[in-house]
Amino acid sequence: MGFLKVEGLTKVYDNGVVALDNVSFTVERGEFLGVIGLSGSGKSTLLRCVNRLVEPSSGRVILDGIDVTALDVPSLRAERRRIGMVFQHFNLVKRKSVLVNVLTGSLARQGTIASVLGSFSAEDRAKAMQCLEIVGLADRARVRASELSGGQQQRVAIARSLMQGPDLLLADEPVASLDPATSHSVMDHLERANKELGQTILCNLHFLSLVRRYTTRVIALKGGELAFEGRPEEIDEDWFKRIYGEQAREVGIE
Ligand SMILES: Nc1ncnc2c1ncn2[C@@H]1O[C@H](COP(=O)(O)OP(=O)(O)OP(=O)(O)O)[C@@H](O)[C@H]1O
Repeated sequence: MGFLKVEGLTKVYDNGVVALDNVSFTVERGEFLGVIGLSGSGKSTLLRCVNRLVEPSSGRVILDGIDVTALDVPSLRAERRRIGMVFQHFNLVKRKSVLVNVLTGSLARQGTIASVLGSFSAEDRAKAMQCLEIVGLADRARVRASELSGGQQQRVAIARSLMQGPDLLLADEPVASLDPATSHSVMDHLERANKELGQTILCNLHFLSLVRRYTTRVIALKGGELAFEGRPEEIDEDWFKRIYGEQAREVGIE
């Protein structure tokens, strides 16, 4: 049991900041796990340790029985093909077209180096167009990524992740810079990836209303330590204050 097992994960940055302190939790296949906590509580560090964009100082990350923390570089690269990532700042190649950005999701899958459109197969191009249709951006395929709005860019990032077809998707504050309507549209796409494609999702979120609406389970970090683990509806006022502090007030996104 346990598709993703995080065991005693600790990250101490070079400057001495303890960003994660002995964090352990398990995620089952198909869960949509929300990760919450104050700014600086370690949420991004946690997501980045799962695919070793940040190297953990100690502890283990076990994905589907494979100890990710013990892999050498080539094996890690192969394993990362199963792990998608959607970042807060979109992480697109801005001067490339929307379609090419989505196609790079297939590079993660195939491990090939192809930087020009011509080197992608017709099959891949058709699939990339399908992924763009899912996020409602097929008509923008030829436009440069830099010409899209923030919300559209985030949807391109999701299309790229659909193209990759990961087993595990790490979404690091995917709606942090988006308006409420666009936030819901992006979250709806993540929900479909979860429910219809069976992707297991770990998603950092600032708004509890989104956590309640979209996630199946939640963990909270406080000062790098695990402060809560449970269902979204269990986060009552008491828990809210324990996670965010006595002075905190909930602000929503409708
Ligand atoms: N590269 C780094 N070098 C040194 N310290 C870092 C680095 N990255 C993050 N930190 C520190 O580690 C702690 C956790 O940061 P992290 O970005 O994981 O928090 P977060 O919960 O994702 O915050 P936010 O919600 O603001 O994005 C913070 O104190 C931060 O200053």
